[in-house]
Amino acid sequence: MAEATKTFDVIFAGGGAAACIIAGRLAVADPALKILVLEAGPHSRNNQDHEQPARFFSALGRCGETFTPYVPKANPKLDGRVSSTVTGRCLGGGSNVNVMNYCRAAASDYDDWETVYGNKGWGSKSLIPLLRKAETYQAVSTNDTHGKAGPIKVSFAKGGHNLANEWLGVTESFDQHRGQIDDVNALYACDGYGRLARFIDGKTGKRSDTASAYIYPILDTHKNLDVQVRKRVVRVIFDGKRAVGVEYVDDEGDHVRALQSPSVAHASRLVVLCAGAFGSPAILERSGIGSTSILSKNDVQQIVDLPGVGEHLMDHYNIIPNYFAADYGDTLDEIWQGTEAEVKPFVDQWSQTGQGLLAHNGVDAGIRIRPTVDDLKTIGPSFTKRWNDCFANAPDKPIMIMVIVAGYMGPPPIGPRQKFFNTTSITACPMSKGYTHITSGVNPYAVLDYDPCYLHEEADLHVMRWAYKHSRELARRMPAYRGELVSSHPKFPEGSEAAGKAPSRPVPIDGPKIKYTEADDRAIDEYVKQTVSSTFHSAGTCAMKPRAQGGVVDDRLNVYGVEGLKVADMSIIPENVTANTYNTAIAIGEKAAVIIAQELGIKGVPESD
Ligand SMILES: Cc1cc2nc3c(=O)[nH]c(=O)nc-3n(C[C@H](O)[C@H](O)[C@H](O)COP(=O)(O)OP(=O)(O)OC[C@H]3O[C@@H](n4cnc5c(N)ncnc54)[C@H](O)[C@@H]3O)c2cc1C
Repeated sequence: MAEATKTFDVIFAGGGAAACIIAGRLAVADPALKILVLEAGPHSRNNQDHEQPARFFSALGRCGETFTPYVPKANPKLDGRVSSTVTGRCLGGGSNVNVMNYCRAAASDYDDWETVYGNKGWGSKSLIPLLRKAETYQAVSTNDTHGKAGPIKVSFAKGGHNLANEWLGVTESFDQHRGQIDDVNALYACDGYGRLARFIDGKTGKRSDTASAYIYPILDTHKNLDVQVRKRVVRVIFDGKRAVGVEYVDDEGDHVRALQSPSVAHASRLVVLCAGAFGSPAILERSGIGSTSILSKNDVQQIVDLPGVGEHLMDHYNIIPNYFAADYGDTLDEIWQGTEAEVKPFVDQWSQTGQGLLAHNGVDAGIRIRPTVDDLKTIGPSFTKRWNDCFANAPDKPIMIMVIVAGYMGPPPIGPRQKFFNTTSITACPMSKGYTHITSGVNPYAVLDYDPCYLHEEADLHVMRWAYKHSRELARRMPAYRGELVSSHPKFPEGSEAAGKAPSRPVPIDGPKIKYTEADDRAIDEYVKQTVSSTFHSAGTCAMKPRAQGGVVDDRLNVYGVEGLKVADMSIIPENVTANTYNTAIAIGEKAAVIIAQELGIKGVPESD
C-alpha cells in the first residue's frame, strides 16, 4: 500500500521508453516542477539482463518480471495458432528489453502523420531535429540527420560481425540492382544493403535505454522527480471533465487486497498516460473513456464516448528461418545457449573493456527493402492496391525489413551445440490491424481482450512468402552457410527441388535461383502461418488523428473530450512506421516534452539540438 495522498504537478502513468524522456527533460528544465512517475515494473538499473546487450535473447526466452506477456485469441488465419507478444515492464519499458536494433522510420512516415492525418508539427521537418537532439551517433555520419551530443548512444559493432560482412558481400554481387547504401537509416532513402547500428554505447558496451539516459543520472540530484516502481495505475480520476489524478495499486504481492484499497495521487496540472500500446488504452477504458459497448460490457461509467480507444492495433511481424553456420562464424549461440560458466569469459571481457560478443546484439547488417517490378509480379495481385496506395509514390518506404542475425533464435535445438545464423524478415507496414480492450472495469491485472489479427489481409502473407524466398537466396550463397535447420523452414513436398538440406555447402553466387512450384508456395504459406511472430512493436491504439476518424488524442496529445489528460507513447501513432519502433518512441518522448514544457510555461526544452 502506498502512503497517504500526495499532490504533484504532473503525473506519468507508466515509466517506459517515452515516459523517461519526458519526465527527465521536464525535471531538469524546471526543478520546481513536482513530477511523479508510476511504473508497474521494477527498477532496471544494474540489471545484467538489460545492461549486457547480448543477454537480450535469453532474457526474452525466460520472460521474467521485466516483461509483460499478452496472449491473443486463437487466430483462424494462423490455422488456429496463438501468436503472443510481450512488452517491457520496468523503468525504461521496452527500451530496456528490446533487441537494440537501430532502425529509423522513413521521413515520409512522419510526413504522412502531418499531411494525411492533420497533425501539425509531427512531420519529418519537426521530428528530425528532435531525433538529433536525443542521440549521440558514435560513428562518422554521411548526412546531417544524426545527433552528436544526445543522451541516447548509437554505435556500430567494432568486431565480431564476420557473418554480417559475408552477407553484405553476397548482396553486392548477387543483388546488384539494389546495391549498397551508405546509411540504411538516413531517413530519406531505402532499398540498399548496409551495416546496421545498435542502441548500444560503443564506449561502455552497455545498452542505451531511456531510463539510463534520462532518469538515473538525475534521480539522486533532482528531488522534484519522484519515481515509484511496482505501482500499477488503475484509472484516472476526474473532477468533472478535468483529470486531477490517478488511482493506483501495488504491483506485487496480494493483488486482491491492493485492489480493495487503491492509493490516490493528485495532479494539479497534468496527467500523462505513457503505459504503452496496451497499458494506455486500458487505463482510458477503466477511466470511462472509450466505446459505449466496451465500457458498458465492463460496467464502467462513460465519461467520453471515444470508439477509437484500443482500436487500430498495429505491429510488425516476422519469420525467422535459421541456417547452420561454419565454425569460424562470430555468433551469439554460446551466450544464448550456454551456461553461466560458459558466458563468464565474455562477461569478464565486457566488464574490463566494454567489448567482445557480450557487447553485441547480433544484428549488424540488413536492408529496408522494396520490391522490383518482377518482385511485385512474384508477390501477386493481392498486394497491388496496398503498393499503389502506400508505397509506389514513397521511395523512402520499404515493404520489409530484412536482417541477418548471428545466432539461432528459437528454443534450444536438439543435439550437440552448433553455430547458426538466421535471416529475419519483418513486415514494414502490414495491412492487418487489430485491437486491445479491457475485460474488467476495475482490475488492472485482468487479461486483455487482444487480437493483433496477423495475416487477416492476404497481401501480408504473400509479401512474407516473397521475403522468405529472397532472403533464402542470399543466405545459401554465404561462404559460412552450412545448410538449413530444416525444422525452421517450410515443409516442402517430398521430392521437391525447393527442399533444404543440412549439412550442405554454399551455392555459387551466379548459381541458379530455386524454382518453386505451386505446392512449394503453399508450403511456404503454411510455414508463415505456423511461425509468424510478433516483432514486439505494438502501437496505434490511442491514435493521434481527428476524432471523427477514430482518433483519441489531438496533435497536442490531449485526449478528446476531457482536460488535463494526455497520452504520449507508441499508442498515439496514427499509421505505422516502416521501421522498428524504439526510435519513433524516442521522437514521441522528445516531442511530448517540448509540447508539455510549452504549455506549462517551462523554458529549456528546445525543439532541436
Ligand atoms: C522484446 C522487444 C524487442 C524489441 N526490439 C526492438 C528493436 O530491436 N528496435 C526497436 O527500434 N524497437 C524494438 N522494440 C520496440 C520498442 O522497444 C517499443 O516500441 C518502445 O519501447 C515502446 O515505447 P513506449 O513508451 O510506447 O512503451 P513501453 O516502453 O512499453 O513503456 C510502457 C510502460 O508502461 C508500464 N505500464 C503499463 N501499464 C501500466 C499501468 N497500468 N500502470 C503503470 N505502469 C504501466 C509498462 O510496465 C512499461 O514499462 C522491441 C520491444 C520489445 C518488447
